[in-house]
Amino acid sequence: MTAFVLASASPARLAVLRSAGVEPIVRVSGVDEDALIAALGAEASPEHVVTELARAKAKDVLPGLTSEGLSDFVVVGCDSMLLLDGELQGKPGSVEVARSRWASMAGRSATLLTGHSVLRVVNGSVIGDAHESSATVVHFASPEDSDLEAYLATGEPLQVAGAFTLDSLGGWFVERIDGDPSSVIGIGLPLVRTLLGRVGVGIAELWATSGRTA
Ligand SMILES: Nc1nc2c(ncn2[C@H]2C[C@H](O)[C@@H](COP(=O)(O)OP(=O)(O)OP(=O)(O)O)O2)c(=O)[nH]1
Repeated sequence: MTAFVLASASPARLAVLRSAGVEPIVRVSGVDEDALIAALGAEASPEHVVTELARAKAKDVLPGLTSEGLSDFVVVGCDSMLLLDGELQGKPGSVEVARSRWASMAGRSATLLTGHSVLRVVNGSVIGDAHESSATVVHFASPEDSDLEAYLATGEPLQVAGAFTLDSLGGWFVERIDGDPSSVIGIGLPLVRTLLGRVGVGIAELWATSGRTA
């Protein structure tokens, strides 16, 4: 049976996978995202940046897994950033930055890009890999100042790419999206299904390994 390893500290990605019938093994990568972005250079396309970050995360957790004796598994790494006015934005990290992000995006649209990297490992060797990014256009509402300040005060927008969530408090301020909702949250299920297929893994077998009955 093929095991599913999520190379991410993201509780959102874990929740999406669990809701979709997969109980992953979680391993957190130690990738220096800022250093990798700098190394890719200013010419790198936004899609290439998030995909390379995802690939680096998946690759980073490999050595530990093979030493754990796993014989047949897939590793999935992801990276999400918001593309607004041609600039890729990660997590704001502070109320001030999150407030300025909302000043730019309220009432407008932006694209949430999520890079995905899938590695198939059998008996310690990578026998297949597939990488691709997904793009979802997010149409933002214009929150009332009091609501926005209350949202900022919760701390939620500080720790997520683009300073918003679709599936939590931020959902009150998203009018609609064009594209895959799971990709906005952090891991695009239809794209991961396609990438798993490219490395010879069917998604239903992963439900089986997770012991899902209902
Ligand atoms: N719940 C939720 N989380 C979101 C949403 N949009 C973005 N995020 C989260 C998912 C990720 O945890 C985070 C994006 O940051 P990264 O892609 O760098 O992942 P993160 O640093 O969290 O973990 P990782 O680098 O994968 O170990 O923002 C959303 O709509 N809902």
